[in-house]
Amino acid sequence: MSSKTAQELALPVGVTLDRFIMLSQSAFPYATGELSQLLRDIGLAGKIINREINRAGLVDIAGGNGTENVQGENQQKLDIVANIRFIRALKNGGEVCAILSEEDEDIIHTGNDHGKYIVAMDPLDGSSNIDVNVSIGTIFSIYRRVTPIGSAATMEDFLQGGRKQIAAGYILYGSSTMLVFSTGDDVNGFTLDQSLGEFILSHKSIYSPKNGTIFSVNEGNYYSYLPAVQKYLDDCKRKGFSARYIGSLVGDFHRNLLKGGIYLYPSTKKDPKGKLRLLYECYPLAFLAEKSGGKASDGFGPILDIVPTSFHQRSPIYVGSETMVDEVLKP
Ligand SMILES: O=P(O)(O)OC[C@H]1O[C@](O)(COP(=O)(O)O)[C@@H](O)[C@@H]1O
Ligand SMILES: [Mg+2]
Ligand SMILES: [Mg+2]
Repeated sequence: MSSKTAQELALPVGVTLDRFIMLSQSAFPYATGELSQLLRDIGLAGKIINREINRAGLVDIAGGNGTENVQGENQQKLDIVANIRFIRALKNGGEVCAILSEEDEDIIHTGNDHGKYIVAMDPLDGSSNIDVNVSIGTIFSIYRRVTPIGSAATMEDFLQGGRKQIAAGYILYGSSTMLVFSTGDDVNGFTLDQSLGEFILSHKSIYSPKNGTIFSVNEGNYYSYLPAVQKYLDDCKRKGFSARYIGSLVGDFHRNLLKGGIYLYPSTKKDPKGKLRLLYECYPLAFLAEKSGGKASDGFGPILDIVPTSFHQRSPIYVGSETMVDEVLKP
């Protein structure tokens, strides 16, 4: 959308998401407004899911749903609710022709075949934390479709590769609710003012510290990590770094983005290809990491350079402050 950063556009902290989108778009003469509308639709979906999460314990949407998703994971009721709400908001918005979701095996065609965009999403990230009131999130990745407008989207649209993302972001449902995204330039964060029901620019042009002293990893898997990863973790401890891991990728990523740090989900004996999903977890966060001065690797090269082959493929991931990612990759 905009070829200018929030800084260059002199967009003040405190501006609403709507106004931010409008002003950013005005800096790009050829913008036609569809991506702007799509970002608004995502903001709306975020508010709706935020409301559902806040009252989950009061109404019967806490706990397991008794169903499994394509990954063989037990779906939580809120996984389903978030999935339905997000799909509905994108359908009603009219800009998205198709969606790929962690909770559905195949492409969801929205019926908006004239929509220019496709979205890959993790409707509810950090499912193991849903019922225990720990931060959870939603992750999204946006592409321009490559198949003809008016036709049904196909696999080709979703397997374009991470560098073809035109926007990506997440919504963090934590002590406050935040929407953080980039449309290719800088990364900006908006905090939901619950009383106004508005996302307000609170974190402008976020830049990830080059180095950090926080490492986020499931230490419970320590003995099933490769020796090089074990050595890296031992070094972090010898250096007195802080171990911080809440088990919600969005929450761990967000902390490290602001404070400096690294999140690792390496391959394990149980998940030799890694646990996290390339299209709707690794790619979008790698996009944000790179746009904010950080790095994201699968241990062999940049996450964004991985050529995708299937919708729900997994990848090891090392993401965060540049120096820390370089350190873990050192031979
Ligand atoms: O329990 P583990 O193995 O440490 O895995 C935790 C990781 O898995 C996830 O929960 C996977 O995401 P979902 O909750 O969307 O399936 C991440 O948010 C988190 O970082
Ligand atoms: Mg997830
Ligand atoms: Mg999920």
